[in-house]
Amino acid sequence: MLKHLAHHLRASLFSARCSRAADAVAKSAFEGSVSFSSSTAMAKSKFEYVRNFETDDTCLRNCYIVVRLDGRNFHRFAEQHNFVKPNDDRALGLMTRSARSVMEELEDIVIAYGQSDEYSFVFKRSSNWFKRRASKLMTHVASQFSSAYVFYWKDYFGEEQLLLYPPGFDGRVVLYPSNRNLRDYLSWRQADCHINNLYNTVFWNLVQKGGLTTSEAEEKLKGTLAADKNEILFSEFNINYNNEPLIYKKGTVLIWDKVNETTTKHVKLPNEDSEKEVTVTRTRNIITAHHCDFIGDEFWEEHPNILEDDCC
Ligand SMILES: Nc1nc2c(ncn2[C@@H]2O[C@H](COP(=O)(O)OP(=O)(O)OP(=O)(O)O)[C@@H](O)[C@H]2O)c(=O)[nH]1
Ligand SMILES: [Mg+2]
Ligand SMILES: [Mg+2]
Repeated sequence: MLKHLAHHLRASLFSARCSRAADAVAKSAFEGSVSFSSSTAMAKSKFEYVRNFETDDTCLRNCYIVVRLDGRNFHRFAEQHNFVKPNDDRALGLMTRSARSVMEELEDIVIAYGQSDEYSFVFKRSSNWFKRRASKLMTHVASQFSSAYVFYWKDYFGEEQLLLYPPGFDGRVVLYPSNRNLRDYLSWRQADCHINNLYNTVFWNLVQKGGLTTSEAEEKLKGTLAADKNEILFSEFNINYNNEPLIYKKGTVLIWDKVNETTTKHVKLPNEDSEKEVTVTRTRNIITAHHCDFIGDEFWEEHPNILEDDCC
């Protein structure tokens, strides 16, 4: 007992000495700053100079800022969480729910596009959000998306499929200076969705229905063109690829749409006892999901407000 008390006393004395020493260091650091600061920078500490080590990552003006996220090692994540092959509606739904959360919480995203384990977010070219600092934009998108993915997991996977470990998403920022470049970027991602989906659809039909091993299916598909894959699907499995769900073939586009909302209100008029019913129409911005082609012009002609003029 006595030994324990002595130990405790020694520890308290030691911590008191340490905290006095820390105070002294802080005091001298602050005083040090006073000796070389100008009168306007009196409050700055001598450590302030470390700010100068930060690099400028401001995104070039007039460019669209694209942040693309991609799931980290989702091949494994999909296996461990029993995703349906090749397309799991729950997983696709959860990705899009998380992307909606990003658009709702962050400013200036005009369009988002998602497929598989990735989502691209396009900030309007005139955006000045976070002074266009790439790291701020990218990390806000990535962290909002990741936390939403975990937060909404149960809404899509229910209680029976538990989230076994925290998923992560990498992010990158790419700038596109013209509408053509931005459209080509999005077309590239949509073409990627189509190519992968056609391959995966044939591959998993060969394995699950055709009884091939994964390496046999891989071998069979080596060097085949899109027409060959369509033919295998049709002749061997009676599947017309054209009739496959659009969400798998085209991915998901999120955009802002204006909708008119009409509500009925009861108002009491001055100098009158009775209430009157009035209809109030308000315009609201909502996020809508589309599973359509946007490689052609039609989508862009139908939604002329997404892109801003090139001449700026
Ligand atoms: N079964 C199934 N798997 C999916 C689905 N969506 C995505 N995946 C898996 O996620 C992978 C995504 O591919 P990548 O992003 O290229 O690869 P990754 O394994 O995530 O690796 P890194 O991105 O490099 O970390 C696919 O290859 C699939 O294995 C789905 O709906 N169903
Ligand atoms: Mg990935
Ligand atoms: Mg991917």
